[in-house]
Amino acid sequence: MAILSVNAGSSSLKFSLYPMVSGAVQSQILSGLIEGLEPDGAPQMSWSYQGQKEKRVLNVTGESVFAQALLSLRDLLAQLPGVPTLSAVSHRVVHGASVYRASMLVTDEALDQLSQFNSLAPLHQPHNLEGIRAFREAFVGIPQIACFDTAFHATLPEVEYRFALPESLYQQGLRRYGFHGLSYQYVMGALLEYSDRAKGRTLMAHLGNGASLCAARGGQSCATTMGFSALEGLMMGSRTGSLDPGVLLYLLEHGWDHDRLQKLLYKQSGLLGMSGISADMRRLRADGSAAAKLAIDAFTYRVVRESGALTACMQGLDVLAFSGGIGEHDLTLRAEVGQKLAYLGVLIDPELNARATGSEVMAIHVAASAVEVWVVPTDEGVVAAREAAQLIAAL
Ligand SMILES: Nc1ncnc2c1ncn2[C@@H]1O[C@H](COP(=O)(O)OP(=O)(O)O)[C@@H](O)[C@H]1O
Ligand SMILES: CC(=O)OP(=O)(O)O
Ligand SMILES: [Mg+2]
Repeated sequence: MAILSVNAGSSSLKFSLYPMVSGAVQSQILSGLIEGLEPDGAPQMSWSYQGQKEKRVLNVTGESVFAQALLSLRDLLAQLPGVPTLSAVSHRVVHGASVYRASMLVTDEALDQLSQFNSLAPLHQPHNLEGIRAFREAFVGIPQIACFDTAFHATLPEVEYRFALPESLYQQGLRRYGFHGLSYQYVMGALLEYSDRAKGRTLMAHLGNGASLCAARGGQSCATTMGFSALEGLMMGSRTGSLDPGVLLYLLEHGWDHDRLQKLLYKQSGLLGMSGISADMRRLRADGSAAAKLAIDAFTYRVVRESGALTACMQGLDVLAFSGGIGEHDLTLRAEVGQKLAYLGVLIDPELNARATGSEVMAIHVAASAVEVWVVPTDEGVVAAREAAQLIAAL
């Protein structure tokens, strides 16, 4: 038997397959990506199975490209030699709000309730749920499990999760939730395995297309930079991060409507908006223009600034960890953040830093560093698979 983990985004779907032996999740044997599902996109599926990489153009068109693409995935699973039978599909779902604090078997009722959180994460939630609906049709009879990005932050203290808003608005659900929980669960687990000090005050940086920081004490989230939606906190690929709400009032007064503001906040800002070039850190590093440099400097600056804030919440720092596409691969960013956190006792070894390429968990601090610094390649898929394994064992 095996568990398929999926992460459905706006135009792509990432998947990975984990065999199970005696109920325990093993290393993944298949990972892949279906992309180009946006209108006018060029749908294709690429995958790596037992070390072999392949790619297939998907001949899917019309309204239901997503559902059709899933049928291609189902065919692929049937065609590849030695693929175990699926016992569950486990989905990353970005928003569980206050209602869903733990992973769960998806029911019709839950799908309805989860869709009420669509506007809290418009870039993610509708696609996550569309993914679940399509999988339920394409993989009939196989349990579909939802794992929430918000769940890891169920331990946030009230002073952290409450906004300075009237109680009645809090009762309506206006509070901070935190995101990237599957990633933080993975990174925290890895750190606890590798380092005794991770039980203390740990700061995790998930720096990918979306980016956030999480402070954990005793392995539990106690502060995080993302709040009510996936907009708060750090600057991101195309999202603003924290922004003076006065800017929104100003734009509203100047005739901007909801859709235009949403597009600005989620899709036209961040590295892309500031540079006018790209949301991708690799392109900005290669570009070398003043605009690209400013965007990178502002991104780095915000990581440093918020790291200070979260360290203050924990009253000190024992372990710092980098993950996500930028955190795992961009050694210049790690070096600069390290230098600027030297006042906290962070001392990164340049050679170890250069050797950490995101393929394995690695410590990159010098022996004399007061703070341990780690690079942890994150794996949201395996966390979702482990959650599903636990749930189906109890069915
Ligand atoms: N070698 C690299 N150097 C710098 N940045 C990188 C590198 N590889 C990936 N990235 C950054 O990571 C981002 C993707 O991060 P990832 O965590 O994979 O994204 P997602 O949020 O889609 O899961 C890219 O947009 C790019 O900015
Ligand atoms: C919550 C979030 O921002 O997710 P991602 O980084 O996948 O966009
Ligand atoms: Mg991500």
